[in-house]
Amino acid sequence: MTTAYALELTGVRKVYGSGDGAVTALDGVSAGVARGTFTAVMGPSGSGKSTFLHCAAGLDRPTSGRVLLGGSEIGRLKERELTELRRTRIGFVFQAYNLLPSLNVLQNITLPLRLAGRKPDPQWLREVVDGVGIANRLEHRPAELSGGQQQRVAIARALVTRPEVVLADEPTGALDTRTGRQVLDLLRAVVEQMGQTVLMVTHDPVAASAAHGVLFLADGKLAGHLPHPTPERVAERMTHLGEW
Ligand SMILES: Nc1ncnc2c1ncn2[C@@H]1O[C@H](COP(=O)(O)OP(=O)(O)OP(=O)(O)O)[C@@H](O)[C@H]1O
Repeated sequence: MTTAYALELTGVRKVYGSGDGAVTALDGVSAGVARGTFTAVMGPSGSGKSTFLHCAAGLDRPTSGRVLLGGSEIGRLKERELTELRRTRIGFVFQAYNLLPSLNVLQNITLPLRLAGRKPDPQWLREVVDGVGIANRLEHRPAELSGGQQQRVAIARALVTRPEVVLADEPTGALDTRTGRQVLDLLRAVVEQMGQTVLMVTHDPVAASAAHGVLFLADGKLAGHLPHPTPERVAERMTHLGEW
């Protein structure tokens, strides 16, 4: 089934614990991430950003509500099917890169395919490797690369399966401003030139402004959407939402 949304959350509630200790991390969130867009998620600490990402990735099961990935509901999948879905239909980019130190760059990039028992499509692999600008480092180990280069490798790894969506959790959090900017430009290019879909959680208004639009969360609820964000407008919205 095709849909305009790569990812769609409908009425997603997530309650951790029970009784007096229950915490409502997400309180009926409905949001769609259109295919071929770059979306940032922002909100004060504890507003539910990580929970949103985890529910989107099938790492957390919503207490109620639905999560659709490429039009299929993931809430009903068995654990094994979810693992397979995470391997092949979702790309992950983390703050700490999470590359395997004993594998070289090419092996790191193609690892999700090997885990899924699939062979790389040589043309796509070439496009991904060239796109992230790491073609001359394929034989190197992660420890021989700069932080920015390691994050480029992680982005290539996230793209190698041609996922439905790339989920990025503070992808520039460990990088200096200039390198962070380059990684954000790359994520934008991944969307605009390679036709991929990226959803990024960030605390940084500058990072958020690299996206096409920003979803704001506050107290587990959707608190607005800002198209064509600028750092100033994002920061202003965040100030209205309370403490960062
Ligand atoms: N496993 C858990 N068990 C209990 N409560 C949890 C759990 N995970 C998150 N929470 C609570 O749910 C709420 C939302 O947390 P979440 O981590 O999604 O927020 P966040 O916006 O990502 O915060 P931050 O910006 O500080 O990382 C918080 O009150 C948090 O304490």
